[in-house]
Amino acid sequence: MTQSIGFIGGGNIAEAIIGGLKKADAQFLIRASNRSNHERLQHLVDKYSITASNLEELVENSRVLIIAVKPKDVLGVVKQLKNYRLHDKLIISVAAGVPLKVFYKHLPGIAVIRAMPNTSTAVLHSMTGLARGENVTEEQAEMGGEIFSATGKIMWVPEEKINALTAISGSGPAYFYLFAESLIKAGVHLGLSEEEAEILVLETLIGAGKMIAESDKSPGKLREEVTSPNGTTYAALNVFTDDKLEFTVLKAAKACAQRAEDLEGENSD
Ligand SMILES: NC(=O)C1=CN([C@@H]2O[C@H](COP(=O)(O)OP(=O)(O)OC[C@H]3O[C@@H](n4cnc5c(N)ncnc54)[C@H](OP(=O)(O)O)[C@@H]3O)[C@@H](O)[C@H]2O)C=CC1
Ligand SMILES: O=C(O)[C@@H]1CCC=N1
Repeated sequence: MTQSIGFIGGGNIAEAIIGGLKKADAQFLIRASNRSNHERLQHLVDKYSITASNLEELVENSRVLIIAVKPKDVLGVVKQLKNYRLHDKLIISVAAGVPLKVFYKHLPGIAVIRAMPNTSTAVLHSMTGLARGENVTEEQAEMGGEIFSATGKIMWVPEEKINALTAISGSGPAYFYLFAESLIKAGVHLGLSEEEAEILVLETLIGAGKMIAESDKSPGKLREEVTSPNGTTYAALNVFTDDKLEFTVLKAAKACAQRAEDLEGENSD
């Protein structure tokens, strides 16, 4: 069945989800609205053959409404949505740091799922966390699951875990991109051209990702297989250990989860 989805907000994550849904096997009828950036909306229309709509038309014609605006803008959108009949709609909020209780307060009785996808929805490899709101029916939960299963894998979690999940998979792609950027710089420092370093790093990252996906070995086992005793990898990994990479990663993940919690404090009215 063709599912009608309306995106409120047409920025980075909306584009990643729309791009993925357009590549997926299932049929989706997609509308999008944003605040004021007409060029941006036109880009989405031209690239993905979706329909640009105002909020009224979008709500009327979409069974699922995906709120994809910055956390600070969610309340404004929710207050606008109060003007519409939403009883047969499923709202999915992808905003970090906006708790379900905000929706319960302003849109009582309405079905809301909190989702935390990542930008790899664009290539159908997102890892999306989903927290089910109290008014969501079985059918609506399935519908929400199907949308994000079309663009990768999903994990249902209780809302209390969504900030931890954000710190791992929601923000996670950026950690790997940063590591790739650092390794490219290191390659240049060692005498490779930027182009050479980029090809070497990106292919290595893609290869390591495929090994993790396709072999039945853990990351730890795969690491051991690269590391000869007292060899070259061993020399490099010792530096990561001495410089406490594990501790740095933990500190970063904690900072991310804490920022999500702080946002919840700022966006709870
Ligand atoms: N980027 C990511 O990797 C992820 C982001 N998220 C969450 O998704 C949300 C959006 O992030 P992102 O896409 O990066 O942000 P962007 O800044 O790229 O996009 C925000 C969009 O919201 C629109 N907007 C703002 N106010 C309104 C409004 N009142 N009505 C309609 N549209 C509005 C903006 O329109 P205009 O340009 O016209 O102002 C813009 O299109 C955030 O809450 C974030 O936490 C979740 C997972 C991953
Ligand atoms: O950085 C952010 O706040 C958003 C949420 C998860 C990924 N990006």
